[in-house]
Amino acid sequence: MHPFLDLPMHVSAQWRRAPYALALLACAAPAALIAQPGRGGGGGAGGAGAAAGGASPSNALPALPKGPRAMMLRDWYRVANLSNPAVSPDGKRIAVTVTRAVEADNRRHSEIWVVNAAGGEPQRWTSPSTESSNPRWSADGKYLFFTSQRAGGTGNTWAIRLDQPSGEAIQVGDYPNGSMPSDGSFAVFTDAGRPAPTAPSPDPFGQMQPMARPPFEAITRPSVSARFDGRHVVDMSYKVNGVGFVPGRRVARTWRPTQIARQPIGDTTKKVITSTAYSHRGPVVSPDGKWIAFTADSRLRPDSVVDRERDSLATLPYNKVRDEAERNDADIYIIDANGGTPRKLTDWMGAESQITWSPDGKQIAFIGRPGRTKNSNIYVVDAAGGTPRALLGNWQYEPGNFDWLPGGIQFTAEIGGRSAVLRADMSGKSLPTELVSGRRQLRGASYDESGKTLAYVATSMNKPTELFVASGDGTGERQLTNFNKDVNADVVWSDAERITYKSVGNLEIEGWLMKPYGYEAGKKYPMVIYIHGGPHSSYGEGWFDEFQNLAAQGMFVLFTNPRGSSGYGAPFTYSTRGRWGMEDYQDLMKAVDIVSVRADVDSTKMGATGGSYGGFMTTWMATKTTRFKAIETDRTITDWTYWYGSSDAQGLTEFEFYGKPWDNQKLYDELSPIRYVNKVKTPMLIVQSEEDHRTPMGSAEIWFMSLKKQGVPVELIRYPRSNHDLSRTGEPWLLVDRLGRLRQWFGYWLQGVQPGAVAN
Ligand SMILES: CSCC[C@H](NC(C)=O)C(=O)N[C@@H](C)C(=O)N[C@@H](CO)C(=O)O
Repeated sequence: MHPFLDLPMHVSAQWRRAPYALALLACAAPAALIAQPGRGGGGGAGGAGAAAGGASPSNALPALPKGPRAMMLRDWYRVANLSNPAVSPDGKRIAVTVTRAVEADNRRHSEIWVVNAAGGEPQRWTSPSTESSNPRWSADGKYLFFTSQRAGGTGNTWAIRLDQPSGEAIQVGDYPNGSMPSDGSFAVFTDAGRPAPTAPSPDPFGQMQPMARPPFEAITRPSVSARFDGRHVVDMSYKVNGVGFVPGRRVARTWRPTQIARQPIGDTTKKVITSTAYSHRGPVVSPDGKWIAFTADSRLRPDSVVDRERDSLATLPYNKVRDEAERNDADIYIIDANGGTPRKLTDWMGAESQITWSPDGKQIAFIGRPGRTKNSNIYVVDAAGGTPRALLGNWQYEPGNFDWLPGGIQFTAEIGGRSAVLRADMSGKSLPTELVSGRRQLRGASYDESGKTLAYVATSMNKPTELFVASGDGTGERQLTNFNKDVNADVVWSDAERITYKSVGNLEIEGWLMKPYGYEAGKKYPMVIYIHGGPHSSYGEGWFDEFQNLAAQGMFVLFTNPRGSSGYGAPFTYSTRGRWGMEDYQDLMKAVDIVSVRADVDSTKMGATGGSYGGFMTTWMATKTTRFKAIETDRTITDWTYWYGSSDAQGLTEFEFYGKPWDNQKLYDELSPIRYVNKVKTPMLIVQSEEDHRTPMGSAEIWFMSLKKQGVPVELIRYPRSNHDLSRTGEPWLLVDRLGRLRQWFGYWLQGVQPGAVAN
């Protein structure tokens, strides 16, 4: 998992950026309406046109013209995003989260909708007056659980009762969330244990705001506590992108290793079955309910020992032998489902996740990554122990989530810029077979209990997300929803042509060229290249607001996955270590070379844009070439030493640049665009969020000042109340404003559109 974003590292840049895909802006609306199927106004007909909460975009601004026409900025508010599909155990119904923007309120809104797998109108199951997401059915079919912060409960798990007339959503104490045996009689889960009792002591700083209080072992104190409202920092992790500033510890460090707990279904009594100094992770119970498999430290050392070792290693200078050696931090263990001494399943070098029992309970499968820069694979091992065998052989790609169905193992995977549902060859002798594929991206494959019904959310270049259903083997696919019907009818979304080309070292690179809206053969159009961040993420075959935005402005949009991108196997992903801005830059420029000689591309009117690592790359490009007539750099990085000291993503450059700045200062300097800023001639728009703790403001500020002092046209847009994810989860009005700035900047420099003349 991504250490900061709670997302797999390989998640594509587009899905990270899709307007509603990640965190939701909290909506504080009271839970006034009873959540019942089909109730709550709006909706119907696939929900198209259902403005959440009764608000309408027309409250604030004139109505949008009917289409077919190019995307206008305010069309962004009309696009629904579907996520987290869940098939009911009997395969009859599918629940899905539907998220929309509420333009008038400058917020997003999420609801659970349910549709019959056989087809028909989707129905809204949760209240439009409160936020609900992430539906999951109970194994016995009695409840539909979902996540909600609604008032009047504890925790954020709520349920709709299905086996008797339902009313408002309720909280259920006797149906714990966890791994269950086949008979569904109990659930196992991790328990964080109780905090150690602390003796109440008078706190002289109790009245201060948390960040201002002196942390544990701080040497300095406020002279008058009522007069200091700053931030007192002692610990390294004092700020986190998307969270903000984090107060330091006020007491000595303690450890609460996670234990395994079990609870009968229909009972509220929880029994903690372990009591160890080490943590148990991801416990899963065997189908017969007799055993629990989990991961833990490979030597079952106390958490305190593991943490102290990691912390002291982190203070040491880079050492090739130590830091490049393969590690075995965790292993899989099996324990009696009533507790006892765990048995190590296998001494397997690397990291294990997604432990899954075979339906007959005789084997265990897991995703294993043998080393940080090695491909992950699906491994199977006898529950009695032995050597795990890989199912995917030397397959180039890496598995995402998998399910062990009655018929075998099926999984999702990124295959370059597209994604697919595949079946593994259980003998491991043949490569996996694609069951659901095509030029598109699929998310959230969900099966019924029998494995005969499969649902997923899919999108392609010119089609926003909708819900699909198929047989378990991928045949007989049907689209079940049409939430985007109205916006799709008005807006002509642009499609993109897929290209592949050979770059440095004969490496094949995948890319796409999106046509401008209103394209006419025989004419020439400007072109803008988009560069994704990470660098270990990717662009792909899905609808993306940013590309549509510039294509609607009448430009070609070029986007590629240079080496360093995810989705092409770990060797491709990590081939840029220590070489950022070298071959990856050439991969990007090669695509520009290829496209710029097309008769329909105006090679004198080309631009570039990108965010984060893509922001670094755009400033790097500005120091290397004058081919681009305008550049936009977003949440940028211009100085790696500054970035290292100011970002919450500690560890990225320590790994990628082989150590800390003082271990490898030459590399940090040589790869920093600021060292060459005197070469920049290209007009640049800089977009930066004021609360971005991933790529903080300093990089943008020094770039702005340096260009200003050299007379290079530059504008800096600073967005308030925004973090690193403004372009994907930011406040809707600010997010759309940013899209407008991109249109205007490239419109002015590439199309000669005068300030203020770009349509909204
Ligand atoms: C071990 S820290 C990982 C850092 C992280 N990488 C990824 C794959 O997200 C990251 O935040 N890198 C930024 C410099 C970056 O380029 N972020 C991208 C991708 O999230 C962005 O578009 O913001």
